[in-house]
Amino acid sequence: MTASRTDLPADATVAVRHPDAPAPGTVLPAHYAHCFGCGAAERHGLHLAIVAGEGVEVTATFEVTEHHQGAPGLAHGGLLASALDEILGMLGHLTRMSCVTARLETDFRRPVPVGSTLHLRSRADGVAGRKLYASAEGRLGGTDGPVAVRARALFVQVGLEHFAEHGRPEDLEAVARDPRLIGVPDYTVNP
Ligand SMILES: CCCCCCCCCCCCCCCC(=O)SCCNC(=O)CCNC(=O)[C@H](O)C(C)(C)COP(=O)(O)OP(=O)(O)OC[C@H]1O[C@@H](n2cnc3c(N)ncnc32)[C@H](O)[C@@H]1OP(=O)(O)O
Repeated sequence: MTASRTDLPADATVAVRHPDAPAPGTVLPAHYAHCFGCGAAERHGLHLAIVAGEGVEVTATFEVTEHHQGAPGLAHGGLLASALDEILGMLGHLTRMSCVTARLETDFRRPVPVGSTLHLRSRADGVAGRKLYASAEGRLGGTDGPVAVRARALFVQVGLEHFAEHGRPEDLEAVARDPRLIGVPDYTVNP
């Protein structure tokens, strides 16, 4: 079988939880108030409340509503991938790496009906230089329920300049006026 671009490379090391990472059980702050995945200020967002687990692992629950449909009464696959992307990206809170998604591979195993609760979990699988390898799953109805969606991802660590260079100026200016819009510590500057 051909190796996937999200397979752990031979030189990968175990991802380490930062000593200042929030304690297990802590609801992690949104990394950006207008983030579609976790931001409270984003009216149309998923509003995921993501909780730090043990090691480098986080969890969340996602209530699937009529606003998330792709087919009648069923969740849209791209939206489910967004929820997985978000919970994977939040692992950076625990490693203190500010990472962006470079690759996201998603398997859709079961349809997800409107009205269901997806129990999301992600974990870091390893680190190689700037690359963080991680995986996630969403289970229907409970933490032991059947797997409906699963993902493997590669995140790449970036500096603040990534956001400063590429972000829309008016949104960057809003952050400069109100730094509380960003909910992550300054770990890209002071790792
Ligand atoms: C002022 C405001 C502050 C705000 C503070 C907020 C902080 C907290 C933000 C958290 C946010 C999370 C939110 C949820 C997660 C998103 O949704 S993030 C948004 C979606 N993702 C993106 O927009 C990323 C777009 N892509 C890029 O910008 C660039 O391609 C990347 C990913 C930064 C990589 O570019 P690069 O830095 O030039 O690095 P590059 O040398 O190309 O690649 C580095 C390594 O990764 C490998 N690689 C890169 N892409 C791939 C790929 N697709 N497949 C396989 N390998 C790859 C390369 O082969 C290379 O490997 P090595 O040679 O080191 O072995």
